[in-house]
Amino acid sequence: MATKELDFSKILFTGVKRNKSNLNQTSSDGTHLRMRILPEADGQPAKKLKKQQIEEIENSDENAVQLFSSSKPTKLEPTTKKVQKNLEADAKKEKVTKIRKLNQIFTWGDEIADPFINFPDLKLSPVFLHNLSEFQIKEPSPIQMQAIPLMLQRRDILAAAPTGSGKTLAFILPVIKQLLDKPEKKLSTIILEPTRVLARQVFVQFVKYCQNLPIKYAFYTEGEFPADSQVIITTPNRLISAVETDNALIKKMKTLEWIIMDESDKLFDDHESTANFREKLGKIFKWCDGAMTRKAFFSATFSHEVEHWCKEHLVNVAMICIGERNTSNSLVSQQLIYAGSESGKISAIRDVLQKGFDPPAIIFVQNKDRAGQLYSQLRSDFPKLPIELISSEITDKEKDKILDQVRCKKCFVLICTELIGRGIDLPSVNLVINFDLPTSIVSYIHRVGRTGRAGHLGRAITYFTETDLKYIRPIATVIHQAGFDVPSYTLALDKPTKKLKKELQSNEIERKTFGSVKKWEKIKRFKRMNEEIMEVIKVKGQMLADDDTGGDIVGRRRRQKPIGKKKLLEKKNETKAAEIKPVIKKKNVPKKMKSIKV
Ligand SMILES: Nc1ncnc2c1ncn2[C@@H]1O[C@H](COP(=O)(O)OP(=O)(O)OP(=O)(O)O)[C@@H](O)[C@H]1O
Repeated sequence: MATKELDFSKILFTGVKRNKSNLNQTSSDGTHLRMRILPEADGQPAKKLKKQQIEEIENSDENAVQLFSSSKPTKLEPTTKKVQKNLEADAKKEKVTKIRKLNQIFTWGDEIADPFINFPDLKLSPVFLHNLSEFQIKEPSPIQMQAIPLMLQRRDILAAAPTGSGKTLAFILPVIKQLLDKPEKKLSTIILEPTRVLARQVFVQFVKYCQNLPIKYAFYTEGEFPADSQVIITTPNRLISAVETDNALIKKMKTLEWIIMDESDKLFDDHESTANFREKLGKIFKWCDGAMTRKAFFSATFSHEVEHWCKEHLVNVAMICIGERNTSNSLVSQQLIYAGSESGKISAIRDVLQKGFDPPAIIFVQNKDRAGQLYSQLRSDFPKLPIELISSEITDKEKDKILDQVRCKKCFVLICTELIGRGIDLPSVNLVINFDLPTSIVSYIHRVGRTGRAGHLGRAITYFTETDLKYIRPIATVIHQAGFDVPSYTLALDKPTKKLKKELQSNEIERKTFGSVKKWEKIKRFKRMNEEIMEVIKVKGQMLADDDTGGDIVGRRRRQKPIGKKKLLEKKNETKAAEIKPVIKKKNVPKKMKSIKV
């Protein structure tokens, strides 16, 4: 038992190192990480159970989630019943093991519930089932097969599954089911997302799946806290400020059924941009310490930080890992290309766009200034191409509008920063381009995971220059481990030292600008007038809220420089609080700027 547990925890927390044999096995058919696979589908039919055996299994535990779809019980003689029961228990165990193996479901913990196979097995209400099928949710993905029964067991859970594999529904469904089965008027669940954009996205999922269901849910950003809702989706920052303004809310937090952390490793992140974030989480957990409150953590990537925290603080935690931990989505074909210099990257991107691509595509850059520069550059290179830009300085309303345009393929190219590197579900995206090298493996996995979602195929191109050589090896290794070719020398380069990695997290890689700064400044002025851009005003010692930036912190170095007495005085006069405010010049504001000529 001890060895078994050791193996599982190794898989969960250190991942399975790929060797030549298992590399081929996974890369040639990545679909098994996404779609449910049953033994029959593997070409090896499961040992057929006798009808009676099946019936016995089905009736062995009325309340448990059933592994097999319904059939009626038959009465058996007591002695035969015992023998049958053992037989069936063995058969069931064998089947569960096989299903887990085929779907790469690794679990760890005591008394892990069996995975389920069909949504009707969960005894969902017909309306709920109908809502699911209306949005093409016909069969569960592996993470849903295992996480849902565990959450229905009402226990703390730590779940890791690849990007785009349906983690959101894995935690939404049990919450909805439990509220339908046992309607409660009180606040029952809080879902925390690292950014406002993601919180809105999860809220939209509730809108979809809760049609005609008596569930009260809310997306909270500011204003009055919707404490009469059963489910609230928000960010840690917003929750804290709500509770700190109204201490009476603490009482409501004590009786929560669930506190769910999506993208949980991001919430535990301790980068400069998220300083004090864990402290804030600590605060939230202190409020949510009711005996009935269960905690769930979901993410595509997990750090040891999260693991340690969970082991220390969670009760009887069940852990799940789908596939290999911290690996990139093998449904996405991945390329690593040496572009030489910044101008080399521009030429390469022009080439990709000129040769034709299947839109929409997402291009990631390292900060908002570079996003702006690339935006103005590509707009002048391809004036007819619908190109948009999302960074922390774009207003919330505009961000939502642009994301919707990408979803319905009205926007062909989206240039963005780390702000939407995680969690954003844009199923139509076919191509991800890392114009600037991601600063970590985790960032790479999430960025690339914006394509190849829900079982679809995708493509990702990552460019690097001479400047990136000292950081490239970990990214090259991840791509190689996913089964794709990389320039062989990238795997032989020195690994970046811990110090270098840390430096990379707190300081951006210094890169040359690419000659269109002025154009971008001009566009920005128009966008500001059009209320599409807000200005980030930073007052000494205060950081932007991470839920607004998603780590898209710009010009850290620049901000650390003293800004001079005169300028400081000007800034102080401009604002009293360090807030993100839309800067709209009231004078001479044209009604709406429809197009911008550059
Ligand atoms: N069982 C299912 N069948 C078909 N599609 C599904 C199923 N479950 C989820 N999806 C769809 O898959 C897409 C990705 O789901 P989701 O956003 O939950 O992924 P995720 O695992 O949270 O990814 P990320 O790690 O990037 O946040 C969504 O468009 C969702 O509607």
